[in-house]
Amino acid sequence: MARLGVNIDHVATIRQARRGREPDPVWAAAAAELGGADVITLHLREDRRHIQDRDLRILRETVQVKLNLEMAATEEMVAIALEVRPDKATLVPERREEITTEGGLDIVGNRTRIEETTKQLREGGIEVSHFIDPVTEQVDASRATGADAVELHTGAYANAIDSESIDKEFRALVQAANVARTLELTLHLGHGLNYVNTTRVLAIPEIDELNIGHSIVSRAVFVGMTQAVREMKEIIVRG
Ligand SMILES: CC(=O)[C@@H](O)[C@H](O)COP(=O)(O)O
Ligand SMILES: NCC(=O)COP(=O)(O)O
Repeated sequence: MARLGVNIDHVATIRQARRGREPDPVWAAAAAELGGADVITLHLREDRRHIQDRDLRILRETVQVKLNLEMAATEEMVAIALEVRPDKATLVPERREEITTEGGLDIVGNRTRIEETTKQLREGGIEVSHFIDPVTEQVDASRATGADAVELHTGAYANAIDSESIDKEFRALVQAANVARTLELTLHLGHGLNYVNTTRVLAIPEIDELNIGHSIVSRAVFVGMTQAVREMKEIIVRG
């Protein structure tokens, strides 16, 4: 059964709306764990639009499950990761102007930098995942640059409107997952998954982890974080 990584970024988005102290992502992580989160995921962006350095440092001390740091492949973020030592690091692309992560990391076009970053993190005892589009060439390049895992970007599938497009994007995920499995990469999926579109994704064999954030935080606004996570876990358990 797939593990559930709960991304708490957007708890911090609400806090940053007033640049205040609440809601605290540290509280959110504990509540998510009480609901059954297997991993706590957070994205320390270069522009610090939501998660702050303080959040990461405290969460390293308080999180009882695995801690997954999403980060750009930059010297600044590598230094922070090697100091804080999350259990996992997921290399993601960043563009200041983006509203949210738009596409996967282009491993093929940035092999040297990604390989070096991946090596540095792994030598620091951190498991490395690459957040990539569900494209065979990117999966191959992730394996070739030393990744332990790939996280297939499910945004195109999640944002598809008509059934034909949804089916097309789903097939791309299935194909990329098959390549990842053949290359013995640990398989994660994430971005835009919610309480409606997750069930179909679970039909993909041997998914190790789903990373879900915005939808869980959105539901938590109404039912609380523990209950929102519990409801997503129930979906995963039902399969
Ligand atoms: C990589 C990914 O899809 C998300 O986990 C990422 O965190 C999105 O960035 P925002 O959280 O800033 O939307
Ligand atoms: N890497 C995907 C993630 O952590 C959560 O993405 P989203 O559910 O907030 O879109």
